[in-house]
Amino acid sequence: MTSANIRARFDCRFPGFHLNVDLALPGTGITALFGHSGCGKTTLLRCMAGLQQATGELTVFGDAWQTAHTFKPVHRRPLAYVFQETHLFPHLSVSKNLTFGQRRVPANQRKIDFDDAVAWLGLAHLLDRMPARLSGGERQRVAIARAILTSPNLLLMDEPLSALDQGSKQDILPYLERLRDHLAMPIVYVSHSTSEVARLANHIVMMDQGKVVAQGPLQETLARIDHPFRLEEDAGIIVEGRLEELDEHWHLARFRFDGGSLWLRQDEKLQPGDTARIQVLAKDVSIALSEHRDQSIQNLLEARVDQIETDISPGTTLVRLMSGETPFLSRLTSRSAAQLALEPGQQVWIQIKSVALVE
Ligand SMILES: Nc1ncnc2c1ncn2[C@@H]1O[C@H](COP(=O)(O)OP(=O)(O)OP(=O)(O)O)[C@@H](O)[C@H]1O
Repeated sequence: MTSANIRARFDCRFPGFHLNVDLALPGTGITALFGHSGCGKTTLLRCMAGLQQATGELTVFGDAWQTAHTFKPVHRRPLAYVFQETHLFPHLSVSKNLTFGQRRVPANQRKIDFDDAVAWLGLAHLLDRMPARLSGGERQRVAIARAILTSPNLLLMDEPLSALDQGSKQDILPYLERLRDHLAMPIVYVSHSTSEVARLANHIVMMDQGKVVAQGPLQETLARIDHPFRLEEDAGIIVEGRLEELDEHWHLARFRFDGGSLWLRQDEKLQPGDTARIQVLAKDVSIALSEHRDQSIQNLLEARVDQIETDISPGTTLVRLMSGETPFLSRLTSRSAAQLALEPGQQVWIQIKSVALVE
């Protein structure tokens, strides 16, 4: 907790709603604020921006934006905010919209180069366009570039893709990944989309009814057995690794991670050597006491039972397993778990029905 570059504590009440959070966030990468509609994600982001008054404290890279006695107004906080709907100046070209953002910062304090922002967000061919002639996704890319050109210490994004159609969402994700990997500044990103979080986040803050129910590095936190989202259909873990080889005949690709390897359906966008994230849902992982090769599931891994939580909902048991250093979750009926007599420390085989590349 002490190594966090951003410390935030807020307490804020509306009729029927109480936000009460204590956060320790890293100074780089994307932190996802994740939770169902109404859990308080936007309110928390607005508290960080100084747009919502709350009691509490906020320190960003040692700079106190709010203490028990002081409150920096939003215009004195070095932050940028990207909303669901973009607010570009309609009478200015893309290029002029971008320089407008950049000019707010004296030249010697600019941390982001104009050409870098244009390249990261793929805007070179759009610089002379007027906003009215941009697609929704392009407009959002311009809004993001304009935001980072103000050289903020913190970038806040509130569901930046939610106003876009599915195709435009998919198109913009690689740009956000590029920002995540190139920008030194931390991004706090509100989302209720599991797939966006799986693809983009390094760190996650899970929220429920105004409270933080789990927070930490993405992979580690998703693999916890005790957070409330573990009951949902799309609960599962994320594994980072590398594509190792292709099996052209069967259209499969071998994905290597710390703990073993898995076969994935081949994807033309990825070549051997490329890094990738995969998602394995708890409902797609079953457990066997021995290595059964006489069945249809191709992906078998040796693993050790780590934790068991019986009856997370009636008749359902969740098991956390370690394959090397990589955790997996398996959701099974409590009857199966009892029949297998699982115990922490036991060596078993996990059978993975489906492995999805996160894209
Ligand atoms: N200014 C306000 N006055 C009164 N209640 C508010 C105000 N702003 C938010 N709320 C309430 O606070 C709760 C949290 O809202 P918030 O918008 O932060 O949730 P959220 O997690 O961002 O939701 P969504 O994903 O739907 O945007 C909701 O019950 C909302 O109705």
